[in-house]
Amino acid sequence: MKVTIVGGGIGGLATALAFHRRGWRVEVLERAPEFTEIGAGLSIQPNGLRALDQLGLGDALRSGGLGDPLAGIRGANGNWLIRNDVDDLKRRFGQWVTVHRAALVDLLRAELPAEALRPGTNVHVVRPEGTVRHSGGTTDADLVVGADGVHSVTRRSLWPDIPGPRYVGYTTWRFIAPPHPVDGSVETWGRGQRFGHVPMPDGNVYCYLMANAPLNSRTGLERLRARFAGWHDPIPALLDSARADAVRQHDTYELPKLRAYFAGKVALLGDAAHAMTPNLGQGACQALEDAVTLAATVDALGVGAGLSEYDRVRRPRTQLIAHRSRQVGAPAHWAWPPLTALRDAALPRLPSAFFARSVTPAYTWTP
Ligand SMILES: Cc1cc2nc3c(=O)[nH]c(=O)nc-3n(C[C@H](O)[C@H](O)[C@H](O)COP(=O)(O)OP(=O)(O)OC[C@H]3O[C@@H](n4cnc5c(N)ncnc54)[C@H](O)[C@@H]3O)c2cc1C
Repeated sequence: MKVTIVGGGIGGLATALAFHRRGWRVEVLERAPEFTEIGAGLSIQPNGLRALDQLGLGDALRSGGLGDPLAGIRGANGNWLIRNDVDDLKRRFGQWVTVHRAALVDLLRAELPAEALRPGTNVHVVRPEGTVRHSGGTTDADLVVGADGVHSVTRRSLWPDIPGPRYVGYTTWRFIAPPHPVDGSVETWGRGQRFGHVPMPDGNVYCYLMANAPLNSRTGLERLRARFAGWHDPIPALLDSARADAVRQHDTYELPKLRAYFAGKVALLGDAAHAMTPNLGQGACQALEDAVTLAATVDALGVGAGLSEYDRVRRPRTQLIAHRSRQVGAPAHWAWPPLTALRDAALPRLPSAFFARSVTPAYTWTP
C-alpha cells in the first residue's frame, strides 16, 4: 500500500513515519527545497509526547531535557494574574519538552528512507480518487494525506466552496534568546499584546510575542522593543538580546470548521484540517495525534472504514481544542483599559485549579 503525503512539516513527516512503521510505502511531497522548520522553539505537551512515543521518538526528545509547564500569567508590571502549581501539573498530566523546531523535524526525517522524501515538489491539485498533480508530474496512491498547512491546496482542491483562512486580528513573533535567567515558563498580558518566555533544556529561552495588528503588517525588532518597553524583567532584556534576523513573524489564522476530514481516498490533518490559534500551544501536538491515529485506523480497517473512523475520532476533538484555544487567549487581546482592568482584577480570584481544568481535555489524550 502506498500513501502520498502533501507537505513535509511536523504533521506530514509524523504521518509518513507512522505509515512507514506499519510497512506502507510512503512519499512526502514538499514544495520547499529542503525539509526543515525555520527558527524558534516548540513546546510538546504531554499529549504530543505520548503521540511521539507511538512513533518511538518520545525518549529521544526527553533525553535532550524536559521542559516546564506554564508557571502562570503575569501583568505587564510583573504581578501574578494566574499562578500555577507546576509540580501538580506534572503529576496530573506527565512530561513536557521544549525543543528547537528544526530538531524535531530532523528527528522525524532521519527515521524515513531517503527515497520517500521529495523536496522541491509543489502540489497543484489533489483529486478524491487519490491522484496528485504536482511540479514533478502526477502521482497515484492508495491514500493521500493533505498535511500542507493553513493555506492547504489539498483542502481547496477537495472543498473549493468552503472559505479559506481567516486572520484572527493578532500577529505572532518568535525567536530564541541566548541563555538568560527566567522564572520558568511564563506569559505576560498587557493591553492587546502579550509576551511568553519558555526556558529550553539547552539554557536558551524560547520567546513569543503576540500583538493586535493589521494583516500583513511588517514590524521590525525596534518597534517590538518599543512596544514592550517598561514591561517587567526579563522582557526588555530578552528583546534586547534578540537578533533581528532570528525573529520570525506569523500572521495568525483560523479555518472554518469542516464537516469531514476526508473525501474519497484523501484525508486532511494538522493545520490543513484545523489550524488553531497558538494560545494553548496545541497545533503541532494535535497534528502528531492526527498522524498516529490516522495510520492506526487506516492500517487496521482499510482505507474506506479507516478514514471514517479517523474522522469520527479526530474531528470533534480537534475542533473543541481549536475553540478552547481561541477562548483562553482572547482576554490577552482586549485593549480597552476598563476591560483589561476588570480582567486583571478578576483573574487572581479564579480557583487555583482553573488552568489545570481548562487544559485537561487537551493534555489527557492517550493513543
Ligand atoms: C507562534 C506560534 C507558536 C506555536 N507554538 C506551538 C507549540 O508550542 N506547540 C504546538 O504543539 N504547536 C504550536 N504551534 C502550532 C504549530 O506550529 C502548527 O500547528 C504545526 O507546525 C502545524 O504543522 P503542519 O505540519 O500541520 O503544517 P505546517 O507546519 O504548516 O507544514 C505544512 C508543510 O506543507 C508544505 N506545503 C504547503 N503547501 C504545499 C504544496 N502546495 N505542495 C507541497 N508542499 C506544500 C509547507 O511548505 C510546509 O512544509 C504554534 C504556532 C505558532 C504560529
